Amino acid sequence: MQTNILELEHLAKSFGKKRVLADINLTVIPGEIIGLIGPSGAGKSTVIKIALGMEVATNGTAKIFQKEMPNRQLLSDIGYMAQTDALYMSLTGYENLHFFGVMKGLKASKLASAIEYVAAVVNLTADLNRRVVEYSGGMMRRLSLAIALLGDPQLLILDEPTVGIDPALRQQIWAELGRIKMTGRSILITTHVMDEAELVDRVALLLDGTVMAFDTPQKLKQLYQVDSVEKVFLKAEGVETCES
Ligand SMILES: Nc1ncnc2c1ncn2[C@@H]1O[C@H](COP(=O)(O)OP(=O)(O)OP(=O)(O)O)[C@@H](O)[C@H]1O
Repeated sequence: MQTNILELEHLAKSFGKKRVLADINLTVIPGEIIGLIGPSGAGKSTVIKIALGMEVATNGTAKIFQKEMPNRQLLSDIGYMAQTDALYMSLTGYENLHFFGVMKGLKASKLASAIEYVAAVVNLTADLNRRVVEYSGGMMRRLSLAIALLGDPQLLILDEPTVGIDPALRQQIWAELGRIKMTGRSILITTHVMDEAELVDRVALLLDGTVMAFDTPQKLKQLYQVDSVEKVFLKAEGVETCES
């Protein structure tokens, strides 16, 4: 039987009277990239925060590595990149990476090479000794991604990691995500970039508080009889597309 790295069952969440999530069911298995897509405000970040134990669900359960969340002990094996950067602005990029590496429990003997590796992936090697306050928005996103990658975690949860990142580097980052997946690690990623949704193993389409479709990009395109995930998304939302 396949082990689930992440498993969400019947998640519901309301903020006051506003119901954001009604019934979310989602699994991530080893060695796959899951793309979570949905319109702005659909609740993608809320799903992620509940999965990580940062928000409390109104109903349902979230398990990571088959243990119910929240569970602080698991956090060192999860790389999380939030939508807003949580960086120390007065420190350099290197110092940020060093701090978070120590927090993640990386051994001193491995930390320098780990920092060197993740900095190269996001193309920040030349800027590591500059203070983050001098970074552009895109550079901050890249530093946040590098922090998430530190320590080679079993599970990566990335909330819009490529916002503000130029196309060439975006390609480089997706190549790295592909390599990470090939080592059996799992990735849950939210994105607004529909080209990226074509690159994942399975797409979860979040709409009206539920995962209304969850399958490979290929199968979803067949099901909706369209030729791109973008059109699947539009059709699911009830927007007319050329094929419909
Ligand atoms: N702490 C909170 N208190 C009240 N409402 C919240 C809170 N967090 C999120 N919401 C609301 O829940 C809804 C879903 O928000 P969420 O950030 O999860 O959506 P999203 O799909 O990630 O959106 P986007 O694609 O724009 O990032 C929104 O209407 C938002 O205003």
